[in-house]
Amino acid sequence: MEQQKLEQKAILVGVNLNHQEDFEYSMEELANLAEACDIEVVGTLAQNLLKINTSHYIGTGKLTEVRALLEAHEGNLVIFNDELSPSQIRNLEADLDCKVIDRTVLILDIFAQRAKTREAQLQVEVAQLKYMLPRLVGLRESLGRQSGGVGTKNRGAGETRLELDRRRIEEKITALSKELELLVAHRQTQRKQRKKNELPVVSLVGYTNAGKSTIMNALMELYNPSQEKLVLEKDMLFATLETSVRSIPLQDNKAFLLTDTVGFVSKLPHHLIKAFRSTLEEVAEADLLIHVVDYSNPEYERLIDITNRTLKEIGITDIPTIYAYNKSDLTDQAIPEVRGDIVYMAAKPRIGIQELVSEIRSRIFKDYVQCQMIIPYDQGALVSYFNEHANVLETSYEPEGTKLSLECKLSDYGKYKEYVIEALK
Ligand SMILES: Nc1nc2c(ncn2[C@@H]2O[C@H](COP(=O)(O)OP(=O)(O)OP(=O)(O)O)[C@@H](O)[C@H]2O)c(=O)[nH]1
Ligand SMILES: [Mg+2]
Repeated sequence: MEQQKLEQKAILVGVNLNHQEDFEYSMEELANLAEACDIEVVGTLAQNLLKINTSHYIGTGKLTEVRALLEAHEGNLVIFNDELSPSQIRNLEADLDCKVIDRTVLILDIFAQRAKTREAQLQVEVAQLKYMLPRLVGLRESLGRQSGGVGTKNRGAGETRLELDRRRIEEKITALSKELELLVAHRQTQRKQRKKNELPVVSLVGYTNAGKSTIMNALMELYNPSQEKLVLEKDMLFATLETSVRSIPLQDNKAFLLTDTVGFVSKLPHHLIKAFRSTLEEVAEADLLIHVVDYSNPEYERLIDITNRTLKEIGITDIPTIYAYNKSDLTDQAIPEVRGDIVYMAAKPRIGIQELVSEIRSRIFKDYVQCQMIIPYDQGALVSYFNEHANVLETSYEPEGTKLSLECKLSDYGKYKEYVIEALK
């Protein structure tokens, strides 16, 4: 199997439709995706078009060039930069006499290789089957062509077979989706419970391989080392496919939940985004996003755009955001440095972690107030509550009750206003 994979030699083909300015980068990205699938890229072809060629996606002249490149490099695979229609794949494979896949298949393959949890596996499989379903027609026609039959009888047999395959796949999608729903329901319950704790949620988002998981681990190391719950950080595309939530307890009884999740890439397949909706819901409910950027990548601004576009696509538009310009150790930028919403840092050598946390703090603990309260002695439970959930600066015992100088959530301040004797801030 592995042997077979290593022998894949591919020509990449892209169409720059209406002069998209991020076209060059998307081809580079396609090469990285191919590499992540152990495919050797032996040639690249691009074509500027104002309109896609409906039957073959590219023009006839380009098709000849692809054929020549395949021959020259003994290629056995052609990868298109966009999702192809079933008939385009069929026509291309017939004319090039070679396997043709698109960007979507590549991304789905990588996801399938990386999926470790049952939830991620189910999500990827559902997306793969949904991609396959409309493409079964092509399968039937190529079968028909192979057997050389064009008679009604043959076609009838093909159709029955197609219907059977289709039904089988639809049934499988239904069964897998059901299993997935159960898992998702379980996670939603967990999320609701967490919500009850009213801890603010901070989500790491960003382009794949930017260093999200490394930042998560750096924060765990600093604030929650007792829990051996580090996440996988690795130099590869889509190392993380599942959402992990960790509690980050700070010194003054404040805490937040930190979420690490799947990274983005441009043109993430639609089915995949849909299948991963439940995973991304965690991000949608965050109080603050940390947009992690690989600042050592000369194209980092493009990567920011891609992430923002993907966030928009999944309906996330108005969550306050801090930018973590990570991997700054590989640049000339002095670190650590904070400029507005940007923290220049390097998670791997642990530079700028404190600065990042202090930016997080100033945003998620905005609604904290300092005050003094006197809590009657028959309300002992409330004193314990504040000792656990607020930053108690001083405690003394007065005839009327326990006197606390504390910093607490605005909501708690409102709730227990009757005990407040002095609001400081
Ligand atoms: N030089 C340098 N490398 C870093 C830094 N932060 C992370 N890395 C490396 O970058 C690679 C990717 O890091 P991850 O934390 O796995 O990235 P991610 O954003 O979680 O990636 P995905 O889960 O694949 O989306 C790893 O090899 C890290 O060691 C940094 O500040 N400097
Ligand atoms: Mg990761």
